[in-house]
Amino acid sequence: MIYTCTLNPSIDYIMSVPKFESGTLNRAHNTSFYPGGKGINVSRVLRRLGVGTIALGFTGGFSGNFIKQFLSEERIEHRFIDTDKDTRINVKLKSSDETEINGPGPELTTDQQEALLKQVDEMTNKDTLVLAGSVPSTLPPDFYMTIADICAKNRTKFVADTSGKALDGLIGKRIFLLKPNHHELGELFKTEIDSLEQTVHYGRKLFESGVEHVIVSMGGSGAIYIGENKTLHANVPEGVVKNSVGAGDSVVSGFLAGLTQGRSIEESFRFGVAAGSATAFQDDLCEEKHVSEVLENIEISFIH
Ligand SMILES: Nc1ncnc2c1ncn2[C@@H]1O[C@H](COP(=O)(O)OP(=O)(O)OP(=O)(O)O)[C@@H](O)[C@H]1O
Ligand SMILES: O=P(O)(O)OC[C@@]1(O)O[C@H](CO)[C@@H](O)[C@@H]1O
Repeated sequence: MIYTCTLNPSIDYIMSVPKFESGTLNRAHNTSFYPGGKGINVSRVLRRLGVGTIALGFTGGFSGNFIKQFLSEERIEHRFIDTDKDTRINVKLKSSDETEINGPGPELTTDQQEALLKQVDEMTNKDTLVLAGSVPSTLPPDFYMTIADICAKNRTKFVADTSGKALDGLIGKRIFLLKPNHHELGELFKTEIDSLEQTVHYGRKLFESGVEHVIVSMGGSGAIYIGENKTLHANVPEGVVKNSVGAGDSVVSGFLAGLTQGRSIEESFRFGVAAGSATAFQDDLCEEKHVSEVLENIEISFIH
C-alpha cells in the first residue's frame, strides 16, 4: 500500500483577481476550494491514476471535516488523527502571477504525535510512505527524521517532499525517493542553482548521500532524474499554466504510479513529469486523460 502523510493539511482557497492591488478592496472573479497539503495532493493524483492509497496526517474542526468528506467522495481512504483546533486555510491568489499565503497549522499534543508514529510503525516492507509538506511549529523539528528512522527499521519505502530544516535533517537517511525543486536543492547546499549543470551536480550529491531515486523539478525548465548509473532530463510540454499548486506533488504521484504499474524508470519519470505538467494546465489536480494528452510531448534524454 502507498500511504501518504500530511502533517499540516489545508483547505486551499483559490481566488482569481485579474488585477490584484495591495492596500485596496479587490473583488475576485472566481473562487474555489480544494483539500490541500502535499501528501493529500499525492493521494488524490495517485487515486486518479488508478493506484490505491491511504491518506494519513492530522485534521481538525470544520476545515478538517471538509477534507475528510471530500476525500471520501473521491473514494480515497483516510485515517487522520483528530486535532483540537481547525485545519488551516491557505490562500492561493491568481493574478498576473501566483501569490500563496500558507497558515501555520494547529497545535498538536504529544498523544496525537504518538498516535501518528504508531501508524507509521505498523507499516511493513511491502508499504511505501510519502511524507510531504511543512512541519507544524508545535512538532519537534526532527519529526521527519523520526519517521524516516521508523521506516528504515521496518524497511518501509520512504519518500519525502519537503524543504528547509526538514529536508536538511534527512540527508544520510535511507530514502527511496526525494523530489526537491531546484530552489530547495540550492537551499540545501547553501547555493543558488540556475543551470542544468548545477542541478545535475547537486542532484548527484543527494543521490550519493543514500537516496535511491532523486527527481529535481525545475518548473517550466523540465526536470532531472538521478538514480543508479542513470541521469535523465525531461523537457516539459507546451501549454498554458492555470494553477501550479500541486504540480510538484503530481510529479511524485506520476513517478510512483509508473513504478507501481510496472513501467521502467525512464517511463515512470516521463509519466511523473507529464502528471506535473497536466496539473499545471488544469484548475484542479490532473486526471489520467490529461496526463495521456501531454505524455507524447515529453522527451527523455540521457545525461553523462
Ligand atoms: N511552465 C510550465 N510548463 C509546463 N509544466 C510545468 C510548468 N511549470 C511546472 N510544470 C510542471 O510541474 C512540475 C513541478 O514544477 P515545480 O518545479 O515548480 O515544482 P514545485 O515547486 O515542487 O511545485 P509546487 O510546489 O507548485 O507543487 C514540473 O516538473 C512540470 O512537470
Ligand atoms: O505549507 P506547506 O506544507 O509547505 O505547503 C502546503 C501547500 O502549499 O502545498 C500544496 C501544494 O504543493 C498545497 O496544496 C498546500 O497549500
